Order: sequence, then C-alpha cells, then structure tokens
Amino acid sequence: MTVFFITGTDTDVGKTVVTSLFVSFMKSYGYHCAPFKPIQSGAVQRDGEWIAPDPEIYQLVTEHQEMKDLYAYLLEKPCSPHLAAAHEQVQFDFSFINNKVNKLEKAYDGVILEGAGGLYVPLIEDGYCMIDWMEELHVPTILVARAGVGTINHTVLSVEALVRRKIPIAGIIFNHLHEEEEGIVKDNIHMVEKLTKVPIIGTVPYRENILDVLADQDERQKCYADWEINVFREAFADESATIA
Ligand SMILES: Nc1ncnc2c1ncn2[C@@H]1O[C@H](COP(=O)(O)OP(=O)(O)OP(=O)(O)O)[C@@H](O)[C@H]1O
Ligand SMILES: C[C@H](N)[C@H](N)CCCCCC(=O)O
Ligand SMILES: [Mg+2]
Repeated sequence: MTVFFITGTDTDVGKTVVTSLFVSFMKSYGYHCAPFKPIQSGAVQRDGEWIAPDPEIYQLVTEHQEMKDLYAYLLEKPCSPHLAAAHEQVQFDFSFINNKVNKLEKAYDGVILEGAGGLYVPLIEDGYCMIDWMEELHVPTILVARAGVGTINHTVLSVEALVRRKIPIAGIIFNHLHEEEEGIVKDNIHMVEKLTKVPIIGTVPYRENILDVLADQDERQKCYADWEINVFREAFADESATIA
C-alpha cells in the first residue's frame, strides 16, 4: 500500500489542513487513505484527557479511525519534538511508529504521514532531524508551502534539501493562510515551478472558517478543485512507496 509524507516549509503552513483535504480528495477518486501524525508536540488537555490537535482535525474527515490510531507519540510542550521529548524523558522508538503505519497500510489504500514543522526539525537531541527520517522512509513527499510573499525562498530551499537527499517529491501545494494578492501568488507559483521543476499539485484557498470547511464535504471539494490527481496516481503505482 502507498505511504505519502506531508511536510512543509515551516510549522503552521497548513500541513494538517492539507492532510485532511488530501484524505477527502483521494476518497473522491476511490482511494481510502488514513491520516497519521507520528509525532505530535503541543498536546492539549481537555476534560482530563490529552488530545492531539492535528489528529483531532483529521477526525473532521475520517470517521473510521479512533484518536489512538491517529498518532504514535503525544507530547505536551508546543515546541520542537526533540525538546518536547526531552522534557518528558521520552525516546522515540521508530520501529513502534513503523509498526503502527504498517497496520494502517494493511487496512487502507494509502497512509498519509504528517511531519512536525519543516524539514530540519530535530527529533532527537543528537541532531537526527525530520529530513533524516524522511530519507530513510523514502516515500513520495508532498511539500506544503505558503502562497504569499516569502514563499519562493522557503519553498526552493526545502526542495533543494529534499533533492539532495534523493527524497521523492510528488509535488507542492500552495496554501493561502491569508487573503493574498493573486497576481503575486500566481507569480510565486510560476517562479517556484521554474526554479525547482517540481510539479505544482494545486492550491488551497484562504477560508476564515477553515475547520467548518473541513467538516463539510462540498466545501472541502471547493478547496481542492484545482488539484492534479495524476501526480498521486503515479505515486500509487509506485511499488516502493511503502515502509513495510
Ligand atoms: N487555507 C487556510 N485558511 C485559513 N486558515 C488556515 C488555512 N490553512 C491553515 N490555516 C490555519 O493556520 C493554522 C496552521 O495550520 P495547520 O495546523 O494545518 O499547520 P501545520 O503546518 O499542520 O502546523 P504544525 O507544524 O503544527 O503541524 C491553523 O490555525 C489553521 O486552522
Ligand atoms: C508545536 C508546533 N505546532 C509543531 N507541532 C512543532 C513545530 C516544531 C518547529 C521546530 C523549529 O523549526 O523551530
Ligand atoms: Mg499539523
């Protein structure tokens, strides 16, 4: 079964929103995919229960998975995973994570792994970063980038880092975190495509009520109206896109 990795040019660029939309987008083409957040920092306590913020948003689009099956590690401190883990004396066991992903691979057509923050986010205090793990996983990667001013530099740098590690890049999705000047967004997309030669999968519009949008099938569909399915079909056909 196919595993995709959703990374971003930064934290808070919209990886969770895109992961949730991606699950719905693939379902509209008949592919049942499971979202999964291997390492979640910034857990919140509600009614005495620890909640993983990103999987809580996934549940707006996936009614089949219980919260405990949507993540592997849940850490309280809202910071880099290496620091949040050190704060709680937690050591990540990557075979534990891989086993949870493998279980999902057997039950679904695809698994959508969401990273934490961007590429050079330390997972371990010795400096082992998200990109090092992604290099080991070697699965098709979707890069989520801001649509507005400042994105060209961040996106090209992220692509350069992925290419240097030979991490397969399925494509880039530009997310409107604010209302942007569309002429600038259009040129941002054009320049990133020119500088990176990486396929642009599509965009996500700014929606003030984005969580309500994610909870509504018709509204979700409007968000991925310009997404290119063939990019994903190719990745689904790639036998090596698995961590089994
Ligand atoms: N298209 C959008 N329109 C409006 N708000 C958005 C949009 N995309 C993301 N947001 C908001 O921006 C914030 C960050 O989005 P999100 O949580 O998806 O980022 P992230 O990259 O997953 O962050 P993290 O690194 O913590 O996982 C959230 O409050 C989210 O609701
Ligand atoms: C807490 C935050 N929302 C994410 N879960 C983790 C972001 C780590 C960013 C590390 C860094 O780039 O400085
Ligand atoms: Mg997220």
